[in-house]
Amino acid sequence: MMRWLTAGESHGEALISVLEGLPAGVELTTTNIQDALARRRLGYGRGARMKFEQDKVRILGGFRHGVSMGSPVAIEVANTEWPKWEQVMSADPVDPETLAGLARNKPLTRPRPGHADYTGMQKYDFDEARPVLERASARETAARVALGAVASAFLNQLGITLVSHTTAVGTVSVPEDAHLPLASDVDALDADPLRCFHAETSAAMVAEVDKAHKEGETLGGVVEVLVYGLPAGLGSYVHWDRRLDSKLAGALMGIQAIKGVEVGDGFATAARRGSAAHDEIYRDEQGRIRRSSNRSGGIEGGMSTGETLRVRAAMKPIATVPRALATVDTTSGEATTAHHQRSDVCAVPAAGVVAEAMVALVIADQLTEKFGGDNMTDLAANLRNYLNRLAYAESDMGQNHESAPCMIGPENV
Ligand SMILES: Cc1cc2nc3c(=O)[nH]c(=O)nc-3n(C[C@H](O)[C@H](O)[C@H](O)COP(=O)(O)O)c2cc1C
Ligand SMILES: C=C(O[C@@H]1CC(C(=O)O)=C[C@@H](OP(=O)(O)O)[C@H]1O)C(=O)O
Repeated sequence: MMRWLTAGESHGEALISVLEGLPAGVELTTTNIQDALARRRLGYGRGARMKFEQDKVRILGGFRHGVSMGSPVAIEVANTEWPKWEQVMSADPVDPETLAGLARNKPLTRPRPGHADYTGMQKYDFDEARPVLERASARETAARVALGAVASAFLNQLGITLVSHTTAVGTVSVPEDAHLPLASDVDALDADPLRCFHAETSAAMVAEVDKAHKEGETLGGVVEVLVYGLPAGLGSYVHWDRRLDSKLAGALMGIQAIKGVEVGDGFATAARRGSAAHDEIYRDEQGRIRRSSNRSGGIEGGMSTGETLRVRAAMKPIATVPRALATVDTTSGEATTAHHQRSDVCAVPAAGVVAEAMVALVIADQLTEKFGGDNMTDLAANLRNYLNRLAYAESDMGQNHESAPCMIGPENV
């Protein structure tokens, strides 16, 4: 079982991520995490902060000489903007006169619609939105992507690969029959302005972002995460909270601004007739049991089927709209417009990278639950044994054997 937590504020000194339950024997370096964070900063439509800020990574625990030790992993992602915010965000008290003279410390009393600002002020008893937005900000997703890089390294070692891509920005979406990217297409995707795998659509998305920017607007969209090489049987049908689809939906909905999740064909399935909604089962020439389509997105009965896992997340448009939305000044009670300094026009490509990280964490957790979480040697052997049993059962079908033998026993290790 894996658990993960993050801490830190958007303009604080650093974000901290902790991952518990990573087996010993996972190979990873600081550069791997740094590369994953660089991917999150990509994407056409991101704001000024992405250009001047860097993510500075330090692995503080859990790894020795590039290999995990089975102990909790701790990662620091430093905010390079910190010097500008040191007094405004200081954990210790700061001289009130100094604070009063800082423009950056001006109380934020014009809460932004679509953000946590106002409800957060009510809930935590603040008279301005700064303490709310500092943690509600999607800056925190950097800490999750750092953890996702660790989970991905673990999965890659077991032959499981992930890729994410943008399928819609505003009203522009990739055609239904467009090819899905493979994990090996990741460099091409990262080189695309919108991390879209369909060149023509990507160009239309760029135009859509430019148009929105010119009109003082913002955009949302849809991202898709694909996982290749998953074994069948992760998750379970026995309880609601053990279902793989429920875990993935929770993890994806937990990303700031995500308002909908689809597994496989998702909402489109609801409009189909039963005969066109499911994936028929057949036996291929090698005697393996397969599905003739993958409308389910590789999950049936809350369990992975062994086909490609496919999940989507819908992101709402960025809430800090330059053409500022109506709000109320919470000091005067007067009608006004929401505060706005800078913001992304569209952060959909970044949300794809974050979604990929969340899916990697959920899959990694489920693998350790099913195959053991102490070390990679045992886990890989358990996985191999399980896959051998499934393969043997399929090859043995129709041969009148009652059950498949254990393939890794004392006699054949
Ligand atoms: C990668 C990423 C970047 C974001 N950048 C911004 C931004 O620059 N400005 C903004 O207003 N919202 C941005 N958001 C969205 C807000 O964080 C989000 O709308 C806000 O937390 C409220 O959404 P919620 O109601 O889903 O929590 C971003 C979200 C993500 C995932
Ligand atoms: C800093 C990041 O994203 C931030 C997410 C965000 C928000 O409201 O969610 C608002 C913006 O921050 P600021 O208000 O300081 O300009 C984004 O830049 C990041 O992704 O690293």
